[in-house]
Amino acid sequence: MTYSVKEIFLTLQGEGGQAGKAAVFCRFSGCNLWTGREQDRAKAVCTFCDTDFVGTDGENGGKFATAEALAAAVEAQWTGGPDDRLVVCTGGEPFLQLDEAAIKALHARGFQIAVESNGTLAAPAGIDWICISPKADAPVVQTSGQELKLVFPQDKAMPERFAGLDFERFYLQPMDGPDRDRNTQLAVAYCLSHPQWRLSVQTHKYLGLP
Ligand SMILES: C[S@@+](CC[C@H](N)C(=O)[O-])C[C@H]1O[C@@H](n2cnc3c(N)ncnc32)[C@H](O)[C@@H]1O
Ligand SMILES: Nc1nc2[nH]cc(C(=O)O)c2c(=O)[nH]1
Ligand code: SF4
Ligand SMILES: [Mg+2]
Repeated sequence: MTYSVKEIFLTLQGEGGQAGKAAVFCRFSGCNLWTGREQDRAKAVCTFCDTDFVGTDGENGGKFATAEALAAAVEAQWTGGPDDRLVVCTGGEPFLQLDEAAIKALHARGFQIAVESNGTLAAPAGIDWICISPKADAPVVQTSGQELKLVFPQDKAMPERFAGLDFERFYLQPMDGPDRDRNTQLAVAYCLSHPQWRLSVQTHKYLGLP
């Protein structure tokens, strides 16, 4: 299959339980909860997205005809050695495109594979680190993984709704936008009184990293 990728870049994972870890980010184009066009945002299922995932025109983006070509483009960004390799597959919605062939090709090049997904599609087998970030108006199909990372606050998606799912860790990530500081304080307060939940700060945004 052909993979449409917005951008591929090396940075530190900024969020969640692997924050601070060097990783190649592979941002797949397209999402099932928003077209990515500003004129469609208000009527989208997911309205608060902080990301441009439209097209293939970003850094090292493009259409990759094979899983091998995609894995080679990911590996080309890695500046470390053969150990501790990590790729974070995100988007857009990575489960629209990430398949067994891509997983096999990335593993063959020594990468541990993490994903950032909205949870509306089932994960293919073989992923090493599944992060699911539910959206209020979208049913969660992928109900297990390493971390559940809820953007907070969302009307109709209170943490209680997800606290019983089969994840190793539970994070609240303050919704970025005009109310980020207030949302951060609300998330801190919730974590203090509900210690199952940890705060996930988007550290890359404070550090000026991509
Ligand atoms: C851009 S999404 C791509 C992956 C997938 N579509 C998803 O939603 O999980 C990557 C991460 O950023 C989070 N995110 C998106 N917009 C955000 C915002 N305005 N504030 C905080 N986190 C946000 C998502 O919830 C998700 O955890
Ligand atoms: N540094 C960095 N960490 C991230 N963690 C999740 C991200 C995403 O957009 O999926 C992201 C991102 O865009 N940049
Ligand atoms: S589901 Fe993820 S990529 Fe899609 S619009 Fe929402 S935050 Fe953005
Ligand atoms: Mg991001």
